[in-house]
Amino acid sequence: MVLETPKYNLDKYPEVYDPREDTFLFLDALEADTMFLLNLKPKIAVEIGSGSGIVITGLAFILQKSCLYFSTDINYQACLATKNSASLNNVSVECSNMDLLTGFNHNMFDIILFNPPYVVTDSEEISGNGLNCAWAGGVNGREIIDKLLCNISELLTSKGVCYMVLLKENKPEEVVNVMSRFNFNSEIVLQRKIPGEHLYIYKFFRINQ
Ligand SMILES: C[S@@+](CC[C@H](N)C(=O)[O-])C[C@H]1O[C@@H](n2cnc3c(N)ncnc32)[C@H](O)[C@@H]1O
Repeated sequence: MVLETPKYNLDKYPEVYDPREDTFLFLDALEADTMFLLNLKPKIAVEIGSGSGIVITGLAFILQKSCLYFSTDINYQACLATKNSASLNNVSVECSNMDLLTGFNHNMFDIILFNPPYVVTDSEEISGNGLNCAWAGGVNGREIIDKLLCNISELLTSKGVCYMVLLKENKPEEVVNVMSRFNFNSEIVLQRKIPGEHLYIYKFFRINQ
């Protein structure tokens, strides 16, 4: 299927991450993986750090009403922007203002999407809950990513998969190793070089699935 870019409007949400190459690569990866996503028959999907909300909305374009859609963001304005995008595109997304997925039950999600703050920065730059949270990733750009990795297995259902944006500087091969310790296989769904960044969309799925 051809995945249309969902409508969005951030005029009222100046502190929210404006979709850019990483966001559009993520949408392209979901489009490329449409058959896999449909065959998975997911019941509950979530996007962590939904920002404008166009990625979870794009997933809803693919899976339609067969699935429930949640999102979280540490930035309250992003939660409002996500609700607004969902409404502009006539889809339903429940958005919660929280850190990662800390408020959710175990083994709940068939799909987790995450375009994390991945830029290599000093650890001190990860502070507050405004626009800097959208990009500041601390050491190796991995501080927020690493907080999630050890919980992915507990959050996903037995058939669950996680899609994640990673940058070359994030040392994706180390992330792949960590996930293999939790019995996950990894696949690069798409990658793209843009000026100054080599971006990947990784998919993590359980080895026995
Ligand atoms: C790179 S932006 C991606 C935004 C959007 N998903 C996209 O693809 O355009 C990262 C998003 O993660 C959010 N974020 C950062 N740290 C977070 C955390 N600990 N928990 C939840 N959301 C977080 C930011 O506020 C921001 O909206």
